[in-house]
Order: sequence, then C-alpha cells, then structure tokens
Amino acid sequence: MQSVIQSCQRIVIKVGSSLVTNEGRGLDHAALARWAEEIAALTRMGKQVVLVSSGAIAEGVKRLGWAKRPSMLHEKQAAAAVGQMGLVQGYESCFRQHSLQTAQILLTHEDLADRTRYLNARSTLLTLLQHRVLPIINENDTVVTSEIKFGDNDTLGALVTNLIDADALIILTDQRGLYTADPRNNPAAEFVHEAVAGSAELEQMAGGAGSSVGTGGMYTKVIAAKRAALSGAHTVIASGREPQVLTRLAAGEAIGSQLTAGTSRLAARKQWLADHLQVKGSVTLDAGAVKALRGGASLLPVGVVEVNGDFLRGEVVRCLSPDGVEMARGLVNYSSLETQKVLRQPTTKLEPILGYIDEPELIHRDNLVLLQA
Ligand SMILES: Nc1ncnc2c1ncn2[C@@H]1O[C@H](COP(=O)(O)OP(=O)(O)O)[C@@H](O)[C@H]1O
Ligand SMILES: N[C@@H](CCC(=O)OP(=O)(O)O)C(=O)O
Repeated sequence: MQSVIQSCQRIVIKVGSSLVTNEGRGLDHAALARWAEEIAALTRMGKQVVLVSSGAIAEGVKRLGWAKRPSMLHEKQAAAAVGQMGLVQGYESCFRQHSLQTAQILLTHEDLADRTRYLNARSTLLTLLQHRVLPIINENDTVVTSEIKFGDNDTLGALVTNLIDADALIILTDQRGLYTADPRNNPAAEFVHEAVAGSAELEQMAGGAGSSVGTGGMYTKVIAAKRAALSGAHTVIASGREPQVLTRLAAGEAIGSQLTAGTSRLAARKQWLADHLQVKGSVTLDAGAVKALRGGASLLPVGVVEVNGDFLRGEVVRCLSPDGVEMARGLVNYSSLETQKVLRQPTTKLEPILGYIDEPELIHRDNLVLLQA
C-alpha cells in the first residue's frame, strides 16, 4: 500500500497536546524542531502546509505551576493565554532555522460559521500560502464560550481542511494510529491500516482520550476524517514520535491509519455546492454562455444578460437559461452590484470598469454544478 500523501499538494497537519507538551511535562522543543525540519522539507517539495497545533492549555498549566488541568472554563482560558505564548515562540524559533515564515491564526467556531468571516479566513490563509508563509492555527481559547467552542482541535483541523480545500489532513498523535479498540486498555486491539473515512464501524472502534492531557481521543479523529472527506480530503492518523513521519508519508510510505475519502475533491465540492448552500440570487445567461457551461467552461461576465437579487462575493447564485430555467448554480466571484456593472463585458474590461480584478471568471467551473443535461 502506498500513502496517498505522496500525491497531495495542500496538507493540513494537526498535532495533539500530549505530543506537543510531552504528556503535559512541558513544551517538547525537540519534537517541534523535528516537525519543523520535516515541514520545511515538504514545502521544498512544493507542498503547501498548514499546521493546527494544540497544547496551549497543557503548556499554560505547566507554566503556571498548576498540578492538573483545571475544570473551570476561565481557568482553562487563562492557561491557554499563557501557553499559547510558549507555542508560538517555540514554533517561530524552530521554523526560523529553516527560513520559513510563520503566522499565528486563532479561530472560533463563529469565524467559520459566518459566511463573510469564513471567506475572510479562507482568503487570508490562501494568501499566506501563496506567500510561502506557514500558518499555525489554534482555537481562540481565551474568548470562546462553550457554545461557540470547537472543543477539540481534530474538529478544527477538519474544518480548516474543508475551508482551504486541502487534499489531506494528517493527524499526529501519541499512538501509531487507529486500533480496533483503545490499545491502552485492550492488548488484543488490532491496528487499522486502511479504511474508508466515514464508515460506521470506525466510530465504534474509537474511544475517548487515554491521557489526561488530550481531549477528544480517537473518536474525534475518526469524525474529523469523515468531515474532511466531505470536501474530498484523505486523512492519515499517525504517531508524531515516528522518525521522519511526515517526509516518509510524502515519499509514499504507508505509515499510520489511512482513512480515504470516497469521492474526489472536485466531486465533493460540487455535491457540497448543490446540497448545502443557500441560494441568494440569479443571473440570466445568453445562449452562447449556456452552451459554454454545458461544455464544461467557466461562466464569464460577457455571457450574462441580467442580474436578479442581492448577493455577495462567495455566495451561491442560480444560472438561468434565456427562457428562465435554472440550468446551473455556483459560487460567484463578484457581488450583484459588481456583476451589474460588468455584464455583457469581455474579461479585459473588468479592471477598467471595477478598478480591480478578483478573478477573470464570474463563476469558475470548479465552483459550478450543472443541473440539467
Ligand atoms: N481505537 C483506538 N485506537 C487508538 N487509540 C485510541 C482508540 N480509542 C481511544 N484511543 C485513545 O486516544 C488517544 C489519542 O487521543 P488524544 O489523547 O485526544 O490525543 P491528541 O492529544 O493527540 O489529540 C490515545 O492515546 C488512545 O488512548
Ligand atoms: N486549543 C486547545 C486544544 C485542545 C485539544 O483539542 O487538544 P488535543 O485533543 O490534544 O488536540 C489547546 O491548545 O490546549
């Protein structure tokens, strides 16, 4: 078996608290240095990497000299604020050795649930990647209340994977991967080398956290793999203590448990577009544009004759044929006001009319679902 990571270009890597903080004993600088070296090697291969790191609370608890992880939310938040300083300092200095710039991003659930904030988070992350900066993400623990909390970084890792259309999610933890039962208390548990992400039996195998430092255990990792697969991304759960784990995965070596996505990234994205998003308005196309879309092309402003309703960049609109029948829907690159200004215009006129150009297409073909043959 080959690792799918070899052919993946954009990868989210999540590292858990017990690994980052040596089971709560304090920041594991040697481990951070190893991952930094490997991630630098991945970026030299042309891969784009986003790191989701836990460990702020565990490190804060250690720095504050507390005997154990507190149960009060405010104490956890205080610990996270202290510990996050340690995390970013640690990562910054390790990645600097490899001339890699890093950026800290702290997110809450609301940032990804709100359409505008979601698009902003996406654009910022993609811009950082374009500039070869390594984003290091954690939950914004100091401001969250229980209602807006992701709660565990496995979920956050999967949502970031969906957000940036990553090809894969690698979850590094303190076990080799997924076993048929928690190996800490089931010596007979068997290792799962490969499975389809989202299969029901995986959720039955996975238990909670085995240590007092981690939160979600294997259950949240299996659910994260199911969620990552919704945008067509594969997940690998592997040990962060395995020597050269990241570079070996990138070389195609099958390490850890590989939970593959059933559908391709493009098919998944189109399914998601078709099913999940609220439709905000519509554009009416001319006959030429209808033909172009049916042939697999993107929608250009030149083929649009009318705009109906109010929509913003990133929202979903209906594409109507000249006789008013919905023939496609997709994610628009320009708002209704902007579209109004550029309809029937060739792409070369976008910049003179708008004063800027986001994308040459009104709807890119990857963001378009055809509804009729
Ligand atoms: N089926 C399983 N296979 C492997 N580990 C499991 C399983 N069920 C529960 N676990 C537990 O999940 C733990 C990893 O999750 P967690 O402690 O939350 O780590 P992290 O901090 O890396 O997120 C393992 O140490 C193990 O005890
Ligand atoms: N945001 C928290 C993450 C908590 C968490 O999910 O931990 P883990 O199960 O180890 O990934 C922190 O940095 O402590």
